[in-house]
Amino acid sequence: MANSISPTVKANDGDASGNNLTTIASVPSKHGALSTVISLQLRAGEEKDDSAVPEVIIKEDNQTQPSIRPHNTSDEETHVIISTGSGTGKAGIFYEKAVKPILETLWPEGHTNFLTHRTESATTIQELTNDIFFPTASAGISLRIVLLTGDGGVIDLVNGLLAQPVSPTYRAPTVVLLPLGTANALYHSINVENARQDTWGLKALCLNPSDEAHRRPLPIFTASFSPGARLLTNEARDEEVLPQDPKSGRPILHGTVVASWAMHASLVADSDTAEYRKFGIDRFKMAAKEALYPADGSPPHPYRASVSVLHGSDWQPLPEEEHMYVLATMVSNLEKPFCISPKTKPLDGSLWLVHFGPTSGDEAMRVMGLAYAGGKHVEDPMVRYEEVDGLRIEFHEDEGKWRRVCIDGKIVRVEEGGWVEIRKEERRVLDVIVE
Ligand SMILES: Nc1ncnc2c1ncn2[C@@H]1O[C@H](COP(=O)(O)OP(=O)(O)OP(=O)(O)O)[C@@H](O)[C@H]1O
Repeated sequence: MANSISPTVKANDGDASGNNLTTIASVPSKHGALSTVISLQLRAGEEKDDSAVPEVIIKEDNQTQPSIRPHNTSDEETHVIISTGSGTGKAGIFYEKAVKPILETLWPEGHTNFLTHRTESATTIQELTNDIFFPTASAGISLRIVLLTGDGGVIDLVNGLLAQPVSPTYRAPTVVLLPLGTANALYHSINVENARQDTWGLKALCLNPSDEAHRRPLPIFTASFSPGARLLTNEARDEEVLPQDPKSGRPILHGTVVASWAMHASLVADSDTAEYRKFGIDRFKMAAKEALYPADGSPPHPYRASVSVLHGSDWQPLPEEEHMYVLATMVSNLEKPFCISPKTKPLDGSLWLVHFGPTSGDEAMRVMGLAYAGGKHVEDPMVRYEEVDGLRIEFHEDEGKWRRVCIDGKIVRVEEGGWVEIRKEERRVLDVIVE
């Protein structure tokens, strides 16, 4: 009930110097003017630079009617998570320069009760979820979590919330996604239709989380593995046991973005090092080149497995026993310009398979390059693109590096002769605030 009127947005006003100005909200002024207007400004020339953080401009205004009327206190218990290890490490600055002034303007008194957490390790979000978020949501308390992370923050939250049996009083927390990771697939896929006026999720921050019109359930899938599967951590130097499904006892991991094996999983795994991370989003392309053009001049590896897809309750085997690209996704865009599944609509809960068999490095580059042209790869005769209800891979590889599976950026190595099965998850654990 905090905000009673939907915001009106004057997008991309621009000013005399060519700077790009987007108004995201206006609230009743506390200083005698008609309203206080919150805008984002990108300097001229920075619109196409995804790493350029917009400046938040807060101004008194006598011409603009308030678009929202926040209560003095927020009705939700609000937590802000600043993931210091995400992307190129901008979450802290983004919080200070953009998020904090907006929260102070919207809730001049209430914001002092908001709890801010800075990640100190790769397990901080899991610990917060176990210790605070799950018990609070289970008690039926409204919870808003503002995430300054990449996709990894969401997967940690989802896995933590699904780790324990849900109580009848469970109330799905709402999450505000602020894209501070590298690829930010979920954020870009949710906002694919308003990409021209990118607000870094700050418009969603101003919306009322208890207004059903602005919250959507987050679609989730579950990956179940054969017993020897292990999560690779610390640049694959360590391995960890996965959480277990309480019913089947199988290792499981939940995701919201992508489950993949073969070329996609290998390049995500190979590029997840501190050295590669310095290159931001380019790390994926760099690792792809290394995988597709091995130094000894040999062709790219043909990945061996039996792959089946689920339609309704029928598993249908694919005819090929060798593969290059095997990927199931619940989002349209794996990066802002990389449209992996053009038929996926934001948060529609569909799961799509993208598949092709062994080919040369040049052909693989050509086909995946078409994904940067609005998803045209799915029209290529080489590519199998179909909606599925599940995906199962039974691995026939001797070497562990060819048995690496990617679940939303996390890497799981399956044992020799092992398997992975992906299915849509029905439970509603988290809602996303959408603009
Ligand atoms: N202080 C920290 N020390 C160690 N690890 C951290 C710390 N803060 C965050 N991490 C870890 O860094 C990773 C960041 O993942 P996240 O997905 O948020 O960003 P990203 O990988 O850059 O973006 P994307 O997944 O969108 O490409 C997570 O695994 C998280 O647990």
